Amino acid sequence: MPRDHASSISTPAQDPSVPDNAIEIRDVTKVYAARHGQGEKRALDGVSIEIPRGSFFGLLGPNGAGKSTLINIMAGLVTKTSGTVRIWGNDIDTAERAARLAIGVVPQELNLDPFFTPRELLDVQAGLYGVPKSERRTDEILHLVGLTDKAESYARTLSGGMRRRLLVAKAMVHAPPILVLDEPTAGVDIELRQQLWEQVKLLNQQGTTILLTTHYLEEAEELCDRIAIISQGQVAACEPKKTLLQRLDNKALHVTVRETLGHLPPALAALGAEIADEHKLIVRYRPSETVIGEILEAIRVADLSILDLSTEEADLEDIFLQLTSQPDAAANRAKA
Ligand SMILES: Nc1ncnc2c1ncn2[C@@H]1O[C@H](COP(=O)(O)OP(=O)(O)OP(=O)(O)O)[C@@H](O)[C@H]1O
Repeated sequence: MPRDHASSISTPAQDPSVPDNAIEIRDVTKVYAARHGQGEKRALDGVSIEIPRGSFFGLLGPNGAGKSTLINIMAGLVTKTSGTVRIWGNDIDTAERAARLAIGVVPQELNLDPFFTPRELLDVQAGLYGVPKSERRTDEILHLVGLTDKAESYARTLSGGMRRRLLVAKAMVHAPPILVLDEPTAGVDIELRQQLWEQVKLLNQQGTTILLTTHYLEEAEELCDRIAIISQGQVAACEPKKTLLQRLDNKALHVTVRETLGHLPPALAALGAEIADEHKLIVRYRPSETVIGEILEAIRVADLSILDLSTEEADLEDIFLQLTSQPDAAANRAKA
């Protein structure tokens, strides 16, 4: 099986058995049994997500939204209550082994045996997945994650960032076509985060489908081409990042003027402008309804001279807050 996956990574388009969707999640529900005096918990409630092959997919949501539950179901670590999950075309209920071989999970915790070297750790992992010695790509993987120099050092001597990269390497030994990264950069400093992302981007460019959960929205915005936002166990949005960013039809025009702004000229008030300080106006507008020329014309009519001008667009954080801060996630789903 790992052999098939390795070849499919390099030439997916030529293999008719390669699915269009790397992962298909249909109507998945997870209800945790009651424990410690607490009632049962519906962690996932009818979740359906398709992750196209080759995508760099972001799974976002506030704490407790159900992200880890979903990832653990895919990885075979948590049993779903209902619904279906197919990993690389393999149903996790009826083709469990094939499904597991198709996915590599980089866990949140830095759980590495401190007295093993990276090379030993990768060998043990390859053994667990039954990868024959002749097919092991230990050196190639160590190189890919930038740990060739540290191949023989004990894991306990590695920095936090190197350990993270070693976990990525561990998840790759059986050459899975799908790599899942669960909060991989939590607590990792910016420079090391960048290094890790360079490696993961490269893997994606080479054909590996990446599923990432992260709390860093700017990371998801920079890296992911598709994004799902889950909130209270339901999908609040699932679409290409571009579409998601366009969803907020909001822009703000910041204008600095030479004159001192005592009151708001009527033409600008009609456009919803606000005075930010005595020389600055902010006009929030919907690009689908108002063209920027109308605002500039209103400024001209008001006899104001523009010294500086900038626009601000909605980013993922705005959308995320909008979709997850409302109490009823179903209302958001209806909008999606
Ligand atoms: N074993 C369990 N038993 C009962 N409830 C659980 C269990 N595991 C998770 N939950 C609950 O299910 C909900 C979803 O948890 P989950 O860990 O999947 O969320 P998450 O989105 O991954 O959050 P975080 O970002 O904090 O990791 C939470 O309310 C959590 O308390």
